[in-house]
Amino acid sequence: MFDSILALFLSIPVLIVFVYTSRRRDLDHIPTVGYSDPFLSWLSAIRYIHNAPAIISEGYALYPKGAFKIAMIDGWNVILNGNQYISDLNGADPSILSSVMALADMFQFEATLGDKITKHSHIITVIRTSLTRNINARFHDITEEVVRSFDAGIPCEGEAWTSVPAYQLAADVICRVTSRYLFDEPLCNDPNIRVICEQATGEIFKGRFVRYLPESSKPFVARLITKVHGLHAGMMQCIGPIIENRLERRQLNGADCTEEEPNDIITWLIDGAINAGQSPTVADISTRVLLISFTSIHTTSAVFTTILYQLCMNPQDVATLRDEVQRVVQAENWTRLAVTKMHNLDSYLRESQRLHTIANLSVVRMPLEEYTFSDGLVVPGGIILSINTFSRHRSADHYLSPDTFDGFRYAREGGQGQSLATGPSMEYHSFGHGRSACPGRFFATAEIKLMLAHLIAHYDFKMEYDVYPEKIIFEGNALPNREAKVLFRRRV
Ligand code: HEM
Repeated sequence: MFDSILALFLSIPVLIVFVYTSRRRDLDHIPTVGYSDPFLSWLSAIRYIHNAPAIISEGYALYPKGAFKIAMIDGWNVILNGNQYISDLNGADPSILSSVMALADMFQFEATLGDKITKHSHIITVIRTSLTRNINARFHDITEEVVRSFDAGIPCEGEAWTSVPAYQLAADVICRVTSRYLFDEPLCNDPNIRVICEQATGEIFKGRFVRYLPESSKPFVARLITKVHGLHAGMMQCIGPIIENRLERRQLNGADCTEEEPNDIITWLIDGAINAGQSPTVADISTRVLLISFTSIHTTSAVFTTILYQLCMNPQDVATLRDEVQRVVQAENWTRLAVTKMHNLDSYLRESQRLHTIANLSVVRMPLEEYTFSDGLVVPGGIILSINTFSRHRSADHYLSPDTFDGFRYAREGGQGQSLATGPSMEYHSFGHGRSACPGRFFATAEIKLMLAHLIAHYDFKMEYDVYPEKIIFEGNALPNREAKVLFRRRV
């Protein structure tokens, strides 16, 4: 008994020292929304987990052109409101304001995916070049897989309505379509690959909780609470022999054989590594495939689901979009050009990404050294910065009737001068901004628009209950409800 009281008594100073030293003080010059006292800031940090929109709206109302900070469990997040910050981030050198290091730090990649992924980030070049440039060439495959996957996911009988959990449908279809694009047949039909790709997001995301912990425990805890290492081993088993085979062929035939190589992610990543002066290995390519799955599958599924819910709430918009899809497909068939010409649909996607953006805080950066913004604001290296996307997307300074969902807000006759869903701008940050804007956005929007066009052309759909399903708020993320069901009926 006495021992326990003594231990408690002795642990109090340790706790006080921990609390006071765990929040850095070199951000004291930036105003705080919530408590700034190291002790009380923990209350704000807990509130932030499920109430970020209210907190960051308060910060925007108080400092519309300035910056403020909020407490997270594991440190401060500096949030930028004003236009000048967007211009500064746009012009900043990624080796000073780093998006890769911010992402790696937030999800503790070193403990899950290893440190090579940040040391050699040629994966971004591969996504920007080979992965994006092949969308036209592989569009037929994607279209075939969209049709096949929706047929499997929506088991309609006659004219009866079929009820389907919308998010799961989106994730299944996107996982199949993305796997088809990345691996092509027959590899994409390997169910192990699909399961690994789908699980990668959730498992890598758990790294967010590893960040809460002391440094020395991270590698051990990451193995304990995430399945990333197991998924990596599984991916190596699935694609390892193919990678080895291709590397051997290259060794024998040199660069001469590259023309005959399959047009898939394995070839693109091998080329990407060689072009960056690296030696491609089975382990490294498997890690990068997991990272692509992390960045692509559930982001795209979430965005698709938010639009599907919105369309269910606005049947009159579906009628307008159906006219467009039928007119364009009649002229261009189911091609990439057709999807590009669906200007109303593109506007709908951009508007949905404005009001239902899945990242209320985006353009996340880590200064690798002290950085001074153009208004004189100085931030130290190693912190997390982000843009207040939630508030900027709802600001009357940027939009007329900002709280109204207007799906055709950006649509222009023939698409002339239209602001596109893929185009970051001063008032639209759903794909980030500047040199580190999402490199996968052209593939993601092509995939989402094709899937929506297919549904609009071939199905009637409505919500099970006539309300927009409540979102899941976790820190800066606003994800679509995962339980809500949509009813589908095949059109005759
Ligand atoms: C609709 C789906 C998607 C959304 C909403 C989305 C959103 C974003 C956002 C907001 C960023 C941060 C950009 C910035 O900080 O400026 C980002 C970065 C990134 N995205 Fe996407 N993304 C999507 C799909 C994809 C896909 C399909 C891929 C890969 C094929 C991908 C790969 C990446 C990568 C690698 C980065 C890091 C870029 C860097 O740090 O330089 N994303 N994405």
